[in-house]
Amino acid sequence: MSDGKAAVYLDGLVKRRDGFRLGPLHLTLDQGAVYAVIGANGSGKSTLLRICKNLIQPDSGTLRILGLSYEAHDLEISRQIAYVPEPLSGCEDFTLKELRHLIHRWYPGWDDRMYESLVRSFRLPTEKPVAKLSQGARKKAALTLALSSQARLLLLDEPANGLDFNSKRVYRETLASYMEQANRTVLLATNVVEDIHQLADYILVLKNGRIQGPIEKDELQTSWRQIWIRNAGPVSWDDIRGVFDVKEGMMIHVVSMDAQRTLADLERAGCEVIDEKPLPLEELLDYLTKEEMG
Ligand SMILES: Nc1ncnc2c1ncn2[C@@H]1O[C@H](COP(=O)(O)OP(=O)(O)OP(=O)(O)O)[C@@H](O)[C@H]1O
Repeated sequence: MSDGKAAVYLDGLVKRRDGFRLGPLHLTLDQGAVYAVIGANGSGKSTLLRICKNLIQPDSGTLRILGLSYEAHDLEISRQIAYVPEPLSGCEDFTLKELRHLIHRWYPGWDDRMYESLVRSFRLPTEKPVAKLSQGARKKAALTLALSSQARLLLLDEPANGLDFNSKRVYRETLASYMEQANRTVLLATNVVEDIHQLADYILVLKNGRIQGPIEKDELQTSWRQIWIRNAGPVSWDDIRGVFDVKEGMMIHVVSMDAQRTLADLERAGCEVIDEKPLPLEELLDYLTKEEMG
């Protein structure tokens, strides 16, 4: 597998934490897209982001960020990455103004206009120590610093958590405009449907320590459909391709991961299709993070 200049490249990466094993992961994230990492609590989303930021080291495998390895290019990578985890822990004694002063020289593309604009839009106090800010304000301060850095790779861990409605809108609009510039990449760990709906180009599913994807979000919404059928006799579900879930009642409700194939097979099996529709994104994401049938 070649990494070229992938934003993130993982090959055979494994990390064990107590009883949990993440990997082996094989993953190439091209530059220029937003990747949403979804998965149940404890599925390893934060662990994956922390590995990408070199805060924890994998037990084995290869990791490259923008074509570079941490072993040889630690500083260079750090100037290209911004990471928003738990908001500003370790920075409690500093004000936002002081943090800006410490950070802005670090990033070659630092954008002061964006910093000023976000401080205004988020109504952030710049002269109060972080310790005295509310949780939401800390999150907004961390996002302000990350987005103003104009880093080429943003690692955002549950960025919308704790933000009020207005701040969520500001953060999503700013992230969308950040993505308008060439070769920007975002790896976004989230379980917020609206974030995925508005921001994600691709979805990565973490399940049982393994990763599925990247799956194009639009393609996913086309291929996954719910179908209602009436049938003349018993259906052998093993012969129907793409079926993810079946609920039998007055009508049979089928959730398909591959609607085209499922519909063709249902027709061949003599089933009458009453209706078919896309799945609401929230339901689709719920199915994606669940175990499959059989
Ligand atoms: N510091 C740690 N030491 C040991 N194990 C850890 C540590 N942090 C997390 N883990 C374990 O690693 C696994 C993955 O946790 P992680 O926080 O990456 O999941 P997550 O998908 O981000 O979860 P959530 O949605 O709840 O934030 C879990 O089994 C967790 O208990």
